[in-house]
Amino acid sequence: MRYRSTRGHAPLVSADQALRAGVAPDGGLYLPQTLPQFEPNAFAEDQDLGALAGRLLRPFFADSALADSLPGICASAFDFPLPLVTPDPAEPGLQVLELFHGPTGAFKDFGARFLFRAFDAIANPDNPITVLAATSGDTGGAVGCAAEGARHARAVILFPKGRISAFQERQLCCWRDPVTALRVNDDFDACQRLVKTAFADKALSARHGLSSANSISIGRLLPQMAYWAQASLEIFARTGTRPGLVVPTGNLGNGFAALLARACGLPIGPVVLATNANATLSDWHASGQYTARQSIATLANAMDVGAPSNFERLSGFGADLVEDVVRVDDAAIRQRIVSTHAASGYIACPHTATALEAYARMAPARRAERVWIAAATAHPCKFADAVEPLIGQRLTPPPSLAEVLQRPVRLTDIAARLDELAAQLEPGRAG
Ligand SMILES: N[C@@H](CCOP(=O)(O)O)C(=O)O
Repeated sequence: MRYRSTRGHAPLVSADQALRAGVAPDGGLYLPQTLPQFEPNAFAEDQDLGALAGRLLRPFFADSALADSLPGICASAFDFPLPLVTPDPAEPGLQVLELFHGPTGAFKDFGARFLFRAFDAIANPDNPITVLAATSGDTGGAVGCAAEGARHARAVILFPKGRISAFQERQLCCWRDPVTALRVNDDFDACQRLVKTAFADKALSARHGLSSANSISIGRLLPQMAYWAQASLEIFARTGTRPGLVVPTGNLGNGFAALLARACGLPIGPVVLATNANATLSDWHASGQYTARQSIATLANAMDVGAPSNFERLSGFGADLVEDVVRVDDAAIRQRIVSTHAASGYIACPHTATALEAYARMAPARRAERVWIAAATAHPCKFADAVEPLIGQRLTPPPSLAEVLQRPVRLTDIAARLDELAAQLEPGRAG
């Protein structure tokens, strides 16, 4: 399999080169040159998500150094539960795919765990990788956790000061070597721009072997197709109809992974994106005009993105593939957390609540056409400060989240400037 840049001014590369580089040399994002096609029954023998992921990803890594180790990487990366639950028995057509049972309580665990196992397999001590990850809350925790103890890749995590929950900040800053947390005195988009500026600096990039663990890396998106595949196959087998998906959306990686899985033949119906008050995608869908803008802070902070990276992939791939974009402001997020809990006892994080609200706003006839799967992208305990007062109940964190609070915190403050980031990458500073 070869990978091409969305901008078309970079050579085709192998999977390993695409993973190592993170972004293409022309500043574009990598996409597979062709897409394999699967029949739903191709996965009939797969017993679990790891086995399904190994089969799904095989063609994407056919000529890669990972080819032989792929099944093992998938089995160990995806060794946690992936429940598809019915939050309200009175509404069986709504299923929630809980993507937050990994070690850091967010869907980012799937991609981050895959990617760091892959980095350790394709890098070596003479050619190590420095992974830069910009985070608005959840990616950084997953990357730090996946990178802790990595042999040939270190992680440098950039997060926006004052824009994430107290728990998220602890979770970003609690990992041991080779992980470094940098608190940037700006918003998420500034962190993301800074990372992209670092990639564009050829000398800096070559000196440190820079790569990405954000969804700009195709190595983050490909493994994320696996859970969409598993859930849609389950509903298709049960109902004979392709389920619709409702995907909470910030940088558009999760939504794009769903579209990619559908383009590979997985039985996925319409894809609806749910955003918070950040209106870049909803305005684009309504008007056809894409205008990136400054992000605004919301309760669903991991989705506080004003310039979604994967729009670049989506626009070339077929923007009309998105059925709808539903914008949900903080008041509606709060209400949805309250009403969901009151109706069924189900506890949603603010991001998950955007998807539940988008589903609730669909016309009844459209809801009734098929089963809809809403993604639950983060554990509500990560947002206990917001959720507990709304439901009038204390949340009990699972052990892996509780453990974060016992760990020492390490972080460095920087301004959103390349020279400050570059200084942190020097030996003896980061990792
Ligand atoms: N939602 C993110 C922002 C970065 O998104 P990514 O999917 O491109 O890593 C976060 O939680 O940090």
